[in-house]
Amino acid sequence: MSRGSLAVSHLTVAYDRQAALRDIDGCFEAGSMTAVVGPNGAGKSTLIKTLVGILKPVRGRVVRQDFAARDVAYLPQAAEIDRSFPITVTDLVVLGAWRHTGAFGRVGRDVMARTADALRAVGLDGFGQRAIGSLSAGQFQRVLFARLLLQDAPVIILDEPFTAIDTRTTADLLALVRRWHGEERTIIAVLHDFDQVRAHFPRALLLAREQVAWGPTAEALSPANLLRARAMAERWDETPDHRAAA
Ligand SMILES: Nc1ncnc2c1ncn2[C@@H]1O[C@H](COP(=O)(O)OP(=O)(O)OP(=O)(O)O)[C@@H](O)[C@H]1O
Repeated sequence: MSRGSLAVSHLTVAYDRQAALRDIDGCFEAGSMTAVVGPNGAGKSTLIKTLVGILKPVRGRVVRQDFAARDVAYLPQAAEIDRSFPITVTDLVVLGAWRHTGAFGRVGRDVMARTADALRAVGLDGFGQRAIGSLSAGQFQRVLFARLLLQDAPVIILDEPFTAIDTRTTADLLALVRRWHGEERTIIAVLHDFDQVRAHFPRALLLAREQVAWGPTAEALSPANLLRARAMAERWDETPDHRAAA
């Protein structure tokens, strides 16, 4: 596959003219697998939302190479997803196929078969008719990964996919992410667990409102870089509105 690089050029993103992220510059190469890490409030979700087009930069830009906006599969943070919507597991997973079926297209036998395969792949065989509101947090995350499988996108962007998820589910879903990497999809994931990042993610982008480091994980997450990121975060904590004017 190996298509779908995302170049980020001198990107500055602000809320109410306060910069949350300043001058980020680099490239998520096609087929690369990158963890986005940094202290709380470092701008990780802000970057992700800008990459997927939810936020517009005040300076700089994101350049998609060899793929369209609809070729991106995006998993938001769990807290941003409304689970009270009364639909079944199957209905939610089928939505992943909208690129192929169209928003109001008929769901054919092929999509139903792929949905069943996807549910099996995430360990939820037999859950198709359950209401999404009745699932545990881990089961719901498995459903969202099944939907990503249906999306079959060259670029996959995950915001804290394993936060508040049990160890077993994390291991299963991480195996899927590694499989996608093996299929040369471009993977970008916000993560908090440094051991997990070091073990599984070849590249890392360390943020602290600015770009502290971006490169091979061992170098990007060197003790010196982590200290620098922490020191930058401590400076924000000392002042109530620490964000600089954009
Ligand atoms: N909708 C918003 N309006 C105003 N400020 C915001 C908004 N969303 C985020 N911010 C601010 O932008 C900064 C970066 O937030 P962001 O959520 O991107 O950080 P993060 O690194 O993802 O944090 P965490 O690890 O806690 O999820 C923070 O100061 C945050 O308070």
